[in-house]
Amino acid sequence: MPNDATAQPAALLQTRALTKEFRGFRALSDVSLSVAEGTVHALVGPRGAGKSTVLNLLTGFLAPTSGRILFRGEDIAGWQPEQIARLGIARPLRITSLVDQLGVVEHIELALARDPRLLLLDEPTAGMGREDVDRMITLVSQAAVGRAVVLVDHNMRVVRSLADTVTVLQAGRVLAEGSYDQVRHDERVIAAYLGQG
Ligand SMILES: Nc1ncnc2c1ncn2[C@@H]1O[C@H](COP(=O)(O)OP(=O)(O)OP(=O)(O)O)[C@@H](O)[C@H]1O
Repeated sequence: MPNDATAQPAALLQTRALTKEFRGFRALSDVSLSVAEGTVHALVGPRGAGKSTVLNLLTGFLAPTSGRILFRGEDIAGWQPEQIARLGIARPLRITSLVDQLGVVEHIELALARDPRLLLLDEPTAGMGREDVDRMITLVSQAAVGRAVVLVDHNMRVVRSLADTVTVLQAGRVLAEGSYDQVRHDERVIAAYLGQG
């Protein structure tokens, strides 16, 4: 197919019908995501929606019950965490140190992978004050350049500032996907959050 100016950037990571059951309980059902290089892809949703389960499947900490995880086109579903880390999928353990003077890349080199291509950030701004949140937003946007970031964060200011794409999960399923402005006006999304009380 010929390239044109409207072509989507290449997907670094895709999941296809990703499903995870815990002793018969379906925590995740048929979740298909596409994360393009150079972008921040946020996963949001009410408590128990399955966000952490997605991250745990992407790192290999959990194995999927079914479905595929394609990283640069290679199916890595069920791979061991060390193999996945060697591919350049990094989930920094101490997110707060991202804010330190070391900077994102050096910190991640210390933690995990020499040349991380995909960063998985699980609530990087949890417990932070406004100034540190602002610094984190800057660092994450810098870190996404030439890589990709999957971000879980309950702070909607962070999601709005950073996310190129937002996927809303509810009860293990994709409820909505689009830009922040698209999903925030989606009636199903509003209802899902209201239902949380
Ligand atoms: N190891 C496990 N064994 C059994 N059930 C689990 C396990 N891990 C997660 N679950 C269940 O799977 C569902 C999704 O959980 P998950 O932690 O992925 O949600 P989440 O969206 O990250 O929630 P939160 O915003 O509260 O962190 C929940 O119902 C949770 O209780």
